[in-house]
Amino acid sequence: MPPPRRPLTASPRTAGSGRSSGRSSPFLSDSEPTDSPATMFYSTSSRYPRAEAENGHPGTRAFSPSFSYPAQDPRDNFGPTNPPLSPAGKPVDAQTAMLQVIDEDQNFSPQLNYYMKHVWGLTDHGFDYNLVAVFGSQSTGKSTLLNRLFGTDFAVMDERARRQTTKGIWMSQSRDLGVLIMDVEGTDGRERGEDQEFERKSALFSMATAEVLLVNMWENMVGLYNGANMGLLKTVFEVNLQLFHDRNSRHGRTLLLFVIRDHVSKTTLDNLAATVKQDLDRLWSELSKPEGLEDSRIEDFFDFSFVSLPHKLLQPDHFNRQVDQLRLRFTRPSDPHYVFKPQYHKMIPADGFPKYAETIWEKIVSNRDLDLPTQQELLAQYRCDEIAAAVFDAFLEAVRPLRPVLEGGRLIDNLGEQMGDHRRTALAHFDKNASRYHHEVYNRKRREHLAKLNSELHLLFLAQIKNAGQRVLQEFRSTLKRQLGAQGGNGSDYDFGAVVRTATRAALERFEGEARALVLDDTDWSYAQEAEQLRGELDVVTDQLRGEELKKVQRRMEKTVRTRFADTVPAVLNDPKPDMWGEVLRGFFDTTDREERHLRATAAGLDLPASELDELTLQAHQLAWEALLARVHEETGDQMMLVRLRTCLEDRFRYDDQGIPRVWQPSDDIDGQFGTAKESTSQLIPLFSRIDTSGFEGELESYFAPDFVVSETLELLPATRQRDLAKRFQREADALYLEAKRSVVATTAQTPYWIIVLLFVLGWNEFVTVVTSPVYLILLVTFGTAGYVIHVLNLTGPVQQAARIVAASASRHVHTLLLEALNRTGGAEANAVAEQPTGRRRTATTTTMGTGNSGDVDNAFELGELRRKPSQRSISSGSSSSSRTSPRPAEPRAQRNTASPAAALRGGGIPRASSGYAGHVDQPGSESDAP
Ligand SMILES: Nc1nc2c(ncn2[C@@H]2O[C@H](COP(=O)(O)OP(=O)(O)OP(=O)(O)O)[C@@H](O)[C@H]2O)c(=O)[nH]1
Repeated sequence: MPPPRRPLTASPRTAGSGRSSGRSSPFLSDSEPTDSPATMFYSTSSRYPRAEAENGHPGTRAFSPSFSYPAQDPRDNFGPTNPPLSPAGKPVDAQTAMLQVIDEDQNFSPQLNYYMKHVWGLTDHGFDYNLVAVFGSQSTGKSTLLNRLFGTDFAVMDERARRQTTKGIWMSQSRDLGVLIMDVEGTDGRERGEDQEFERKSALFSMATAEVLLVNMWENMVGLYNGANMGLLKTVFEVNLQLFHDRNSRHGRTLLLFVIRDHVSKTTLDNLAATVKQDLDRLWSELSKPEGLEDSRIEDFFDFSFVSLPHKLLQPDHFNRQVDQLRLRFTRPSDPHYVFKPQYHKMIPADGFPKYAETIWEKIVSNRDLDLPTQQELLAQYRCDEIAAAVFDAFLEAVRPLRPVLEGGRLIDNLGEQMGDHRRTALAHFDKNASRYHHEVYNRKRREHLAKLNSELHLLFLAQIKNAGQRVLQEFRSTLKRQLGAQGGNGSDYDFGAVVRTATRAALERFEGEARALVLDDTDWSYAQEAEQLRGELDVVTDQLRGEELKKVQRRMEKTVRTRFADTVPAVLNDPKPDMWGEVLRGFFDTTDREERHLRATAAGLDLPASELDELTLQAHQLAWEALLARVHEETGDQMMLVRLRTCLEDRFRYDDQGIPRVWQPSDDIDGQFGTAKESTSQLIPLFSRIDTSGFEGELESYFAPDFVVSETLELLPATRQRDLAKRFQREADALYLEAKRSVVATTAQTPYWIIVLLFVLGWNEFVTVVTSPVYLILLVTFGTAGYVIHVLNLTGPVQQAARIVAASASRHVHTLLLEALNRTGGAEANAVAEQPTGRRRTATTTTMGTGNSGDVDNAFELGELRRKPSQRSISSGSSSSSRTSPRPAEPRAQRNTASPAAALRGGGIPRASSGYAGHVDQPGSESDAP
């Protein structure tokens, strides 16, 4: 977890500079910040007008309130080092640029971080930098030595003024060495007087940060308590014990390099060093040590090194050579006196040094316990959090483009690798900068950082596997459809279960392969739940496809059943028998059972559970039954039933038992035959009115689902429809009856018997004459033969027709001749005839129709029309002939209407003549009806 962020309010000390790090430090001082704004810190009352004028060092420049300091951004650590610019943006010499880290008023410079990063370019150096601090009495040539030794440009005292030059602590970088030099304000200065507070604080600060302490002293001060900086050294030892409690600390040692200046006496350096060392031991022994360190030795914390330099003014060349020799101790690691040994390094990474130094100084100023290990740990936490936050921001920026792709439902190729790369990069950056800090803290923060990265990547992981699941599902659906289609597609000739199992296994393997490739190391990411969800969705798709397959099977079965019923049902119903429905039902069961076997065989390949298969079978039964019902209803429609009844009636009335068409003779019992045929035919209506399931009740009951009440589907013809059908059948039957009667009339046009007897009596003489006369006999034989031939060839009708036409034509011709004769013989009579031609013609016609052959011709035409259109004839002749026949009494008709259809049919009996033509039928022997 990143440290809680402090509100971005500038501290009083940095407010004047117009910048703030904006980040809280867990080891920042919890005391009130010192009231020393930067404007005061960088006061224009600098004491270095020369240096400022000559070198333009920022530390010697007046602070510009308008300066905007770039916010400290750890991400800059990843980028190239900026060119060395002063905070004002002017180029500076990185080696000679100085910074007053702590001013004479004990304020810490907020610009240390900027100098480290942008001027000295050390931020990325990690531990690859060194820090040397120089201690000593005021005006003992410290700055002179540093400038000569490291190429720095610290201010040197003006001999004419002879006053303190170095105030506070200044910092610069050695030329070409990557070493930071701290020029500490000299001790024993008259400006501070007895106030040794700053001396102690600067000693603490130097001990907490520097690897090497240069202790500058004149040779002639060796052996003197005050002159040899013994007071200063006593302070150094005390604060060392305060800072480093662990004598065995790997990085708690410090090198004290004594530089004995103006070594002009004969006393050897060794003797001088021994003297100094004795004084130091004595100092150490007199110190009151903290608990646990009572028996500690000075060597447990310090290493000592001594060097002497000649008089700079008296022996300048020798001085310079010795300084050059001394320089090797700082520049040449192979030098036996090389000073920058690892055990002296305070192990503060360069990028964390500004924060560390600032915090240390704040602790010192506020007189609080300065536990360096704790401070280092806190610094590590702060810096690790800061580094992690910066790295995480960069990481988010890198992975941000991935999100819209995934949110759009698309898949990202090699996302696992990409995520791994992003995570590796982020960890590498974190490791590079944070691994230098306190190891435990670093490891802990690394774990936190890793968890945070993983958490962010997990969102991508989830989105990707969700999209992968959807894609796999789509492909599964299309693959399955394609394979099922390729293998048949009619739901019967392939193993659906095998196809589905193969496709399901492939889909799950693909999903798991995709998901597995996404799982990063060191994560507990799981896709089991998503895999399970996908499995469920695959099952849903499978069920859908299975349902479609089942529908195919059902449709096929339905089609087969319908086709079969379309053949069998009409065949049975068109030959109605008492066991007609039994035959239909047997056909139904046979067909359905056969289809059920096929259905079960197909369903076995669909991996259908037994319960679902049973349910499906019942549905199939119901579908088959409904197909049967549809066919039966179609067959029992009104028109079909009328046709069927008429056909049955015709079969029974017009054909005899051998199936030979009847030719009705007058002697035949037409009425009886008709009544019997109609009676038996009318019995069909109740037979067709309901499907008779006798003998099949139990079988039918178990054949369908319990909620399907088959008995409610059996009725075909409700009572009203039966009555209506009976009426319509009655009319059909009447027409048939009348047609039969007409055929009898046509075949019974013969001479009455009394006429034959009369002709025989009156024509006996003629008969004898003919028989006895050869001529007549020949004529008789001739005409007899012709008549026989006409009879044999059944040409009686045409001959009669021709004879009638000839007779009619002759008659009209005779009439015309007679009228012409009359017109010629009587003018008045003719005029009278001319005045009433219509009436006369009507009279003549009426007379002719009543007595002559022309009336027979008209009747013949009328009969022909009646034969062709019996129904039209019956309907059209009804009104016109009602005057000629007795209408049927209304009461019996009404009674027929209220009776049952069968009774109506039975009660209707033989149709009575209701037309003029029917009147002829009732009196076939009357003369007026004779053809
Ligand atoms: N006798 C002698 N004088 C020196 C030597 N080095 C420098 N000086 C002179 O000593 C004076 C003080 O020199 P600084 O370098 O300013 O001494 P300092 O210790 O830095 O002075 P503060 O910073 O004020 O403490 C100058 O006048 C130097 O010329 C030396 O080796 N021997």
